[in-house]
Amino acid sequence: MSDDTKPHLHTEIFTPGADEGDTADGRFAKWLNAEGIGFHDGTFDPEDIPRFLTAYREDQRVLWGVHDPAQPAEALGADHPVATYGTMVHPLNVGAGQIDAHQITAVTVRSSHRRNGILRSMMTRDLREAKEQGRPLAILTASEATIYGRFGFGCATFTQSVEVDVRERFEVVAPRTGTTTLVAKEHSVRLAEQIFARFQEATFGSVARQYAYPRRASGEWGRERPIEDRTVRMAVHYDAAGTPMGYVSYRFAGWETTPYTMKIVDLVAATPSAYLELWRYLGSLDLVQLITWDGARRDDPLPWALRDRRCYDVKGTEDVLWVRLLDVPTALGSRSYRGSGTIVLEVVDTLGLAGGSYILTVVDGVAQVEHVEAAAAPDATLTINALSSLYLGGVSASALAAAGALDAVADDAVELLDTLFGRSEEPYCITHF
Ligand SMILES: CC(=O)SCCNC(=O)CCNC(=O)[C@H](O)C(C)(C)COP(=O)(O)OP(=O)(O)OC[C@H]1O[C@@H](n2cnc3c(N)ncnc32)[C@H](O)[C@@H]1OP(=O)(O)O
Repeated sequence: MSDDTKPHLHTEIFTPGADEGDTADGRFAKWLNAEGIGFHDGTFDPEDIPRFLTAYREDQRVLWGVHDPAQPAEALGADHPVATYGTMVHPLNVGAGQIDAHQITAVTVRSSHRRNGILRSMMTRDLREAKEQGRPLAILTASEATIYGRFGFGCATFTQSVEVDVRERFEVVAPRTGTTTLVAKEHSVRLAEQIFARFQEATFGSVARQYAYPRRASGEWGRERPIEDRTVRMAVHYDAAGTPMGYVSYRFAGWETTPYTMKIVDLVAATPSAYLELWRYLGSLDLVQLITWDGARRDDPLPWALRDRRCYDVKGTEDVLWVRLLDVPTALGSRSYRGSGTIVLEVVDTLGLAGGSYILTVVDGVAQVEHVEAAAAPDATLTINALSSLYLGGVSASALAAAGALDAVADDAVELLDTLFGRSEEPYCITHF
């Protein structure tokens, strides 16, 4: 901005570098506090700004602030953004490899300025520029499910909130492997980084994590502030060869909470056996009756490994990644598939970024994609949102067709899409941003 409809607003876009100021009245602190207004956070402690700045630099975030100089004298000054927007790039595991995903985060518009098209203006510009820069897709995690469909995003991965009763009846019956033990604080960040890297390599749908994650997992940073949280402990699982393959960090809910509850802060397992061993460990914590976690797979193997599967209670399902394909041939061509087949897709994109007809040819799981000017007879027609939801296999083509979000012209189109895009495991992302 500025544009014709909002000529008095201007947008500043900056990447905090080595010379960015870290004082409470500096540009970065004002941007951070403007974002905090949107998410109802308190004003950040000036002491914390340098650590947040380090994190944002390491993440190589690009920060947008929209400024309005025409404000009443008593309002926050024009150097405090009325809207924020942030981007960064991290790899997304799509099976055949990792592709650079354009991440969108920190989207806020102050109440005094909402519903004037500020978000629309930032997002349409950003998506267009991301496409021009060659990003195959954009991703975000959404505060509300009603905002981003209009920009071509589709909900793509999910997690479950679970409560596990770990009293006497809890027992993991799978054979025991390796060892699991508490680790000393000084090793936790490095171990969390190492283990997550193994998990990222092995997990379809996962996005690499930003700087703050291993610090929060280790307790070096707290939930709210980048200062030590002494209530967090971390246990690591080492496989039979002594390689760290999983960690769980956790915090006790306090003696006033009954049943006595341990909350999982973060659990990352690079292999199924590391996952079960971490649960065996959690089940061995004395004086604890319940474990709570909001990051379980929807297709969690844990209940199948328990003597009493009714120890495991699903409390809810949350959407995590929303995907928006920007370059259909590159995005589809980078993913691995099941089986073989050819299908012509007609993709409708109201933003004009990725629409058109595409021929997807898969041979033994490897795809080639061709953008064709006009396909005489598409096998299926769908919006860019529906294709973006289908992309990671978190929803089936059958479900989309039944919901009216995919129009199959050819008889076997839905079955073929189910075969090609389907996966034996759900996509799984435990990175929020
Ligand atoms: C990736 C992330 O960061 S998720 C976090 C999103 N941010 C938040 O939830 C913080 C609180 N909310 C806000 O700051 C603002 O309300 C925002 C950012 C969600 C919307 O900003 P605005 O500038 O008001 O949006 P804008 O005026 O550009 O609206 C564009 C369209 O989205 C619609 N829209 C905007 N917000 C919402 C919403 N919360 N729910 C449903 N529709 C919405 C508008 O009605 C408009 O629709 P139209 O295209 O049919 O006309």
